[in-house]
This record gives sequence, structure tokens and C-alpha cells, in this order.
Amino acid sequence: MEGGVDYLIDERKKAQFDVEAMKVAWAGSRQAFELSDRIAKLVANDPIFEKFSRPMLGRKELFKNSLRKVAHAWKLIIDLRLSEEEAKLLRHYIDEPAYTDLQWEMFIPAIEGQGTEEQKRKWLPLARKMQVIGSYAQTELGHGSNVQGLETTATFDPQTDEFVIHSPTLTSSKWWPGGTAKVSTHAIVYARLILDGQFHGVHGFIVQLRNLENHTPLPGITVGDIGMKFGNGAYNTMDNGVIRFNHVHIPRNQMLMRVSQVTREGKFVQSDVPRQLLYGTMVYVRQKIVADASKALSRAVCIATRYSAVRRQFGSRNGGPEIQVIDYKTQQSRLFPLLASAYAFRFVGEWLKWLYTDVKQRLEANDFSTLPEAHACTAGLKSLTTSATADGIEECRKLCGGHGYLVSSGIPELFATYVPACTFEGDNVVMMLQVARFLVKTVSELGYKQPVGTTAYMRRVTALMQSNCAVRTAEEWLNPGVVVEAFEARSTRMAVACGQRLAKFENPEEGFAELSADLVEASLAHCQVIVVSKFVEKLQQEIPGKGVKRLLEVLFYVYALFLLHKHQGDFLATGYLTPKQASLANDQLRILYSKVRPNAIALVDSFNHTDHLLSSILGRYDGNVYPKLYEAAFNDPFNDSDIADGIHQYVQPMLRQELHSAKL
Ligand SMILES: CCCCCCCCCCC/C=C/C(=O)SCCNC(=O)CCNC(=O)[C@H](O)C(C)(C)COP(=O)(O)OP(=O)(O)OC[C@H]1O[C@@H](n2cnc3c(N)ncnc32)[C@H](O)[C@@H]1OP(=O)(O)O
Ligand SMILES: Cc1cc2nc3c(=O)[nH]c(=O)nc-3n(C[C@H](O)[C@H](O)[C@H](O)COP(=O)(O)OP(=O)(O)OC[C@H]3O[C@@H](n4cnc5c(N)ncnc54)[C@H](O)[C@@H]3O)c2cc1C
Repeated sequence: MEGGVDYLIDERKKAQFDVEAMKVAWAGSRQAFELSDRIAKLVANDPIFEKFSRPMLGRKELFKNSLRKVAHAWKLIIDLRLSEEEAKLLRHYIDEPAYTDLQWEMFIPAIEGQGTEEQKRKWLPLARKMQVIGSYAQTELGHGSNVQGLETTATFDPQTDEFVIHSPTLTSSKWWPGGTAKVSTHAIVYARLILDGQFHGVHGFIVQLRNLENHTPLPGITVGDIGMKFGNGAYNTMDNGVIRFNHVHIPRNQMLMRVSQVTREGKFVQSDVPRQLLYGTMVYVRQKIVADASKALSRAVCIATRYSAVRRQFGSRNGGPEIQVIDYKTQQSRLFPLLASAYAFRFVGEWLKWLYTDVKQRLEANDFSTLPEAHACTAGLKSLTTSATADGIEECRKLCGGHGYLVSSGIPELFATYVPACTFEGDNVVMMLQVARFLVKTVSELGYKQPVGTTAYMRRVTALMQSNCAVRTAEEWLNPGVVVEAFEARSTRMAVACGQRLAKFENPEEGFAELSADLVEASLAHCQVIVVSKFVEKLQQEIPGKGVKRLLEVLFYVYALFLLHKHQGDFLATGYLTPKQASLANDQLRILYSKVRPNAIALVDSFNHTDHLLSSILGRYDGNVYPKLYEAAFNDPFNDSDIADGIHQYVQPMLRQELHSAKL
């Protein structure tokens, strides 16, 4: 803290709950809290992990610096004997997209999920020791969302017992795989399997890209970087690559063969494992992305909340201080729902992790029954949480006024790094359409099949379609059962209405395409039911610490009633609510904001973000914003000299009316 002064001390004194206990509730357990706190401090205190200067670096310098950080981190992992969990936290706190994300979150999981026991025995130890570095090369220049449309071919050659990997067209060039352009030695390449001239679907193949001795690309492989991406630092620490294969031979045993096999004779064998397991890595990463959303949103909210308490604007009386902008109701109505969303996403992420672990165990035991539900949940929640987080970060920038636009606010880089999460691992609209397929199927089977899991509420379809909300006062909205029922009724009604309209089409696919915008809205409504219900389930657990549960209840109502207010068109159009009830919900929301207000700073302190992670002058823990902004401006290398390069050459001739004779 700057000179020991805490400019937010009075704000912190207002807290009505035990902040230390809330930190534990946010982390999930005391052990989780202590672990992440230790790793966060390890990173914050290590000068190699400095990141404030990142946006000022050119691409090559930025990339080299990122390689240095990864190497240093790996050395720490070995020297300090960090566990896999600690190593993951280390990567999170270093906060820099790098090839290791692909190694640990895609290459290794792909082999774990789609490889045979023999393949796992061979490749996993090498990958876990970083003796091979792998990436995930699925997307191509011409196709990303449509995986079945990929053009790269893997043709079996029975003479040599090899597959020949080839890029037959320009659009078949692999395009985007992270870590590939400059680093990875291997990639899981998704390609159309061709046996004896016959196409057998898209499969994953382990392809070596570079020579392990001198790192040069192997013969037949053309590889490079796809170019600068959005933002300056941001995702540009990652070497997203383009790869072109010219008849590259790989051994037959490098096709990932858990789902299907190719025999020595070149016969295709489809095992009992469903083909969808080929998409299993994406299910895993989507679940991780949901868990990550609350981390990103909480960072932006922490910055905007602290700055809103520091910033004063208008309303001075008798020469006294002006009003803190956090006290404006408009500021609260934009900021506090985001604060509540960060908590909501944290808890739904925790639940989704549990769901994924359960599905993974079942898959290992060849029980595939819960895979469709896991796919719909991960796809839908990935879409909901990343869209809301990306929009939320941008809202936080606006909440910080002009200073939010400065790189030193920490928000522009956070936004630029985060926003591709709406696209990668499945475009958010395409993902919601997957949920829609699942919902339509569930609704069409309601007459004879009991929905289970997250759609179980639709068992009460008759009641949810017929009964209406009974709320008569704003106070009556403070009932979790009433709130959840409203979300369930709206979702059921939207899904059933879509089902009824779809039934009028002769061709169901045509109907699906025609109604897709409505189906996306119905899917969002269903995903909101999941988030709201999981928040309630969290509140039903024991949550220790003075005032902690009460504050979380307040945040639950803020989250749910804000959504209700935002989507009141749906709630009214489906007939579950009256305009009066929607208006009472909004009245309650204002009361809730005043309950959040004294606790706002303590609630963002509970995220336990270090100043290093926030990398934000506006979000500093001590609130010492203005002197630090001023200092940072004059520390900018652009201010090294009063006379910038080019002034004498281009400005002075103009001032002197001598441009005609100047050398431009
Ligand atoms: C932010 C930091 C977090 C930390 C994590 C680290 C991050 C690492 C860095 C990430 C970098 C980014 C990497 C990438 O982007 S990799 C590329 C990702 N690509 C995609 O996501 C492509 C999206 N497209 C698809 O998933 C599919 O093609 C799509 C589902 C859209 C359509 O596929 P297809 O045409 O084959 O399928 P159908 O619609 O006909 O469905 C057939 C049936 O299969 C079911 N299905 C589909 N997907 C899955 C799945 N993943 N799991 C299980 N089941 C699935 C589908 O429901 C159909 O079922 P039914 O027949 O029963 O209806
Ligand atoms: C930063 C970043 C990192 C990435 N890393 C990797 C990686 O490591 N490995 C890898 O393989 N890939 C990677 N990708 C690629 C990523 O997975 C794809 O970009 C993503 O899946 C979206 O596919 P697309 O680009 O084909 O988009 P498109 O599908 O072309 O989307 C374009 C537009 O069309 C719409 N659209 C598409 N299909 C439909 C439909 N059926 N119905 C309605 N609307 C539709 C979309 O909503 C969108 O608005 C990365 C991408 C980014 C941005």
C-alpha cells in the first residue's frame, strides 16, 4: 500500500460481513483459498512476471518475453515441486495467453479423452514433462464452427502402414491453432479419414510439426503466424498459426483410436463409443471457460467498484466533497448486477466442474448416458457467461469514464484478451443453437419421457404453463422459490412455444433454421434457469462467517431480479408476470442496491485479487488513483523527451509556412 495510506479505509469499515470468510466462500474452501493466495503472491512478487509494460512492447519482443515467463514458470514448477493444480494456478496468475494453455488444456486432454491406453502410455508422460509441446489444430481457413466441413485429409496408405496428411485446398490450411506458429513440436490435427477412397468422418491425428533437435518445420509442413490480433498486448503473446500439409506421412498408430480404429489392413472399426466423444476436448475446455468467466468479470468489477468509490463528480454542498460516483443510482444499477453476476458465475462454474468430473468418470466406465446433458450445459453456459462477461468488462470501462479508456486502467487489455472467448471453443450463437436442439428434443418427448438433470423442472410442464406468479408486494420477491419458479415458467413457455411453432413446419430442419433467433432466446432463458438455480443451491449449503450468507442472498436477488427486469418482455409476453409484478421486482431491485452499497468495496476485496493481477491504477487496493495516474503518464516512454520524433521534420515546417520546401 502506498505509504501505508488506505484511501478506501472508510469504505472498508462499512462492511457488514466477514471479508475473510467471504474470501473462502468465493474460493470454494479454505484450502482452495490458501493455495490460490500463496500462488498469487508468488507471481506478484516475482519481477519476471511484471506485465504493466506489456501493451507497449512490439510483437517480437512481447512474444520473446512471454517465452521467458513460461520458461521461468516451468523452472519454478520443477524447483518448488508444484502440483498440477498449483501449476495451473501459476498460469492463471501469470495472466498471459501462451502455448502452455494449449499443451495443458487441449493437447493433453485430447489424448486423455480420445487416445487408446497404449497411446496415453506413450504420449502423456512426454507431454507432461514438456518433452513434446502440443497444440490443437482443428479450425481451418474455410471452416471453424462446422467441424464436419473440415477439408484436411488423412489418407491411409496400406503399403507403408501410414496416414498421409494433406491440405488439398487453400481453405483447408489450418488457421488459428494457438502455440503452433512458432513453438509446438506436435499438434492434434483434425482431418477427414479416407480409407480406400471412402470418407469415414473427421478424426484426430498426432502429427509432428518440428524437428526436436533444431526446431525447424519437418518436410512437407509450411507453418507461420496468422498475424496481429485485436489489442496491443492481449492475445498477441500467443502464436496462433497457419499450417499447410503437403503429403506428410505419419505412423498409423498416431490416429487417436479410442472412438474408432483403422486396422493394419486399412479396415474401419467403429467401437461402441459414440462418435461425439471426438468432440470431448471441447466439452472439457468449455467447462474451464465457464469457470474462468467469473475470474475475468470479477477483475473488471473490482476495478470499476474501487474507482467508483474514489471518483467524485458533482453535488458539492457548502464547499464539501462532491458525491462519490458509486452513490449514483444509475451507477449502482449498472455496476451491482455485474458484481452479482461475478458471484453467480463463480458458483455455476463450481457446479459445472462437478458435473464434468462426474461425466468424465462415467465416460471412463463407458457410460455415455449423461453426455448430451453435459454437452448442452457446457455449450450453453459457455455462451451465456462469456457473452455477459465480455459485455460486462466493456460496461466497467464505461463506468470508469474517460480514465477507463487508458491502458493503465487495466480494462482495455482485459477486454481484448477476454473477448475471443465469445468465439473460440464454439461461437456463442452456434453454441446456443446446440442447446436449442437439446431443448426441442426434450420438449418433443415430454409426453412420454421424464426430463432429467437441468431440464427436470419441465416435468411440471402443466403447472408451469398454467399457473401464474402470485407476488403482490416488492417484499414477496424476496423468496428463492418464487424467483426460480418465474424463471422456470418463462423458460418452459418459451421452449414449448418454439416446439409448437416448429411442429407446423413440414421439414423440421427448415423450421429450425427459420425460428433459430427465437430458439436462441429460449436457450438463453433455459441457461438462466441453471445459473439462478445453482445460486440457490449454493445458498442452501452451510456458509460460515458473520453476514456472509446474508450478503450472498442479497447478491442472488440482485442477479435474478436484474435479469428479470432486463428480460421483462419475455416474462410479460409469456403471460407468467403482470406489468405490476415486473414493476414490483424493479422496486425491490432498488432496495437491494442500497443493501449492496455499504458492502461494495468489501465484496470486491473478497475476490482477493492482487494489484499485480489487476494491473490497474484505477483498481489499486489502496485507492491512490490520481498521483499514480500522473506518475504513470510521465513514466510512459513517449514522454522521455519533450520533442517527439518527427516534430522538427513535419510540424515545424508547417508552423513556419515552409512545407513547400520541406522533405516529407
Ligand atoms: C479463457 C481461458 C479458459 C482456460 C482454458 C484454456 C483455453 C485454451 C485456449 C483455447 C483456444 C481455443 C481453441 C479452440 O477454439 S479449438 C476449436 C474449437 N472449435 C469449436 O468449438 C467448433 C464448434 N463446432 C462444434 O462443436 C460442432 O461442429 C457443432 C456441435 C457445432 C456441430 O457439429 P456436428 O455437425 O457434428 O453436429 P450436429 O449438430 O449434427 O450434432 C450431432 C450430435 O452430436 C452432439 N454433439 C455435438 N457436439 C457435441 C459435444 N461436444 N459433445 C457431445 N455431443 C455433441 C449433438 O448434440 C448431436 O446430438 P444428437 O444427434 O443427439 O442431436
Ligand atoms: C483467439 C482465438 C484462438 C483460437 N484458438 C484455436 C485453436 O487453438 N485451435 C483451433 O482449432 N481453433 C482455434 N480458434 C478458432 C475458433 O475455434 C473458431 O474461430 C470458432 O470455433 C468459430 O468458428 P469460425 O471462425 O468458423 O466462425 P464462423 O462459424 O464462420 O462464424 C461467423 C458467423 O457466422 C455465424 N454462424 C456460423 N454458423 C452458424 C449457424 N449454423 N447458424 C447461425 N449462425 C452461424 C456465427 O454466429 C458468426 O456470427 C481460435 C479462435 C480465436 C479467435
